[in-house]
Amino acid sequence: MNYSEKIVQEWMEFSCVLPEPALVTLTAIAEDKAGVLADEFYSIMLTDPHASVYISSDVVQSRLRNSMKKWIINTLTLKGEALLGFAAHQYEIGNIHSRVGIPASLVLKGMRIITQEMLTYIQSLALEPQTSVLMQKYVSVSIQIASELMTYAYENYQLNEAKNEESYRISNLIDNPELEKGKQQAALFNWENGLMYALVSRTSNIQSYLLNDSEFGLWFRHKCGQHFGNQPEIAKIGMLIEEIDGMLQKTANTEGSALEYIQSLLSDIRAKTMIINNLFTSLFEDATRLENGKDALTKLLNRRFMSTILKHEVKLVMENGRNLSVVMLDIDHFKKINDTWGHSAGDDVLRHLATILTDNTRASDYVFRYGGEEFMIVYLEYSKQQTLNFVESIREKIFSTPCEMPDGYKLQLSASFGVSHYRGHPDYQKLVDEADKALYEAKNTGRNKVVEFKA
Ligand SMILES: Nc1nc2c(ncn2[C@@H]2O[C@H](COP(=O)(O)OP(=O)(O)OP(=O)(O)O)[C@@H](O)[C@H]2O)c(=O)[nH]1
Repeated sequence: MNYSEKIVQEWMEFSCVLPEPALVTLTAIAEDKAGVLADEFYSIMLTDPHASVYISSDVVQSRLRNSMKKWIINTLTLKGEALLGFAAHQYEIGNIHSRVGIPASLVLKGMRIITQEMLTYIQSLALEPQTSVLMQKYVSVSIQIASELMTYAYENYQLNEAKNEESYRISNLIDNPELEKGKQQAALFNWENGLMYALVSRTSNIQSYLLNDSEFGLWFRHKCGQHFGNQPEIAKIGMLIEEIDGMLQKTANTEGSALEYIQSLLSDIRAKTMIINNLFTSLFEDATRLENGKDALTKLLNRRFMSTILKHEVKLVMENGRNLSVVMLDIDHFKKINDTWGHSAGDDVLRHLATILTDNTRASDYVFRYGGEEFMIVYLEYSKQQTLNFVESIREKIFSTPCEMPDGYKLQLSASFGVSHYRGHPDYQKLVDEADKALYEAKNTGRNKVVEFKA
């Protein structure tokens, strides 16, 4: 059970402590007071200059006010199993606050005010003292648990963001990843060759060939961790180095060893070295891909930086009131292209498509490689109709510009598109999800088409 599941469990247990008649009274109070409390909550949010940018529009306010009203009622009245879905929702709210950039401290302040107002109101009612105390405790703890879940999600989200930014920074610290990669690969193979020779010539001093003490081992120990942070490959390479050195230490002296023994030792070590080399290459591929935030294959923007960019653009749109559209597109039947022509030809198709996208968007628009054969375009300040026209022309361009395969065959391509437009919601993820839904519909209704998300 993870941390948030534990909180939910505790919440479910706690929610059953209030006797039924008291819960009925509390429900009536919550329903009666929720509107006023929601207004209070948003008046606090609006005092923060950063948060107010996101929540000052009428559309947002009326929508958020309703959600807040429901939140207050649900937090104070749901019990037992009924809390499960609602608890998960708290986690999502925390993520939204984090994405949108509403400070957690401000949300907690809002929660405190709601709690205080509720307690004052309950105290003013002519309730039996024990019921009143129980009810007050129930209100405080319930709001606190919901806040705890939100804050937990908020912190996790921020932590991941910080990690992304950190890896971006680190990747830019490596001056020339290609050169560094070549140098260290050569060092690894030098060590392997030296060891092979030593083993075959039955050297008496295998201890001086430990991988940890080699040039590669030293570089790995001192520099690799710093360059690549907590990437999983680092731990795996570290383990393999220990395993290889463990085997060498056990062998110690090969002067009298049988040829079969040496051969099997060599083949084990060779297998492990190959794995180290693959892991090491993939580390560097990531580093190269991260260079300047670009995807190495297509040179488009890397998806990892989508949140930083979209957060910024949504904020601008909220300030200037212009349009922002997100387009998700996916090459049709791409798997078949890979299966028929091979992975490397598939890569050529991806580059071909990336060129079409770059050539047919303005420098101010953003084009991301979103996943394998999925791309995302962020259009800024076009009207909705203009956006649709541009997307349609890109669809036609892809369909009418075949990609040349290795044997000269001209392969006709098509792609499906989902489009969503900014409608006042401060969370950029909503735009991405809506574009994704529209893309799903385009795929399911024939492909090679543009579908606009309809709310
Ligand atoms: N060549 C190449 N292939 C990739 C890359 N990334 C992902 N793929 C492949 O892209 C294919 C995607 O296949 P699917 O998700 O089934 O989609 P599809 O075949 O395009 O089918 P539809 O999207 O439904 O039209 C998989 O076979 C992946 O292996 C890459 O960087 N290069």
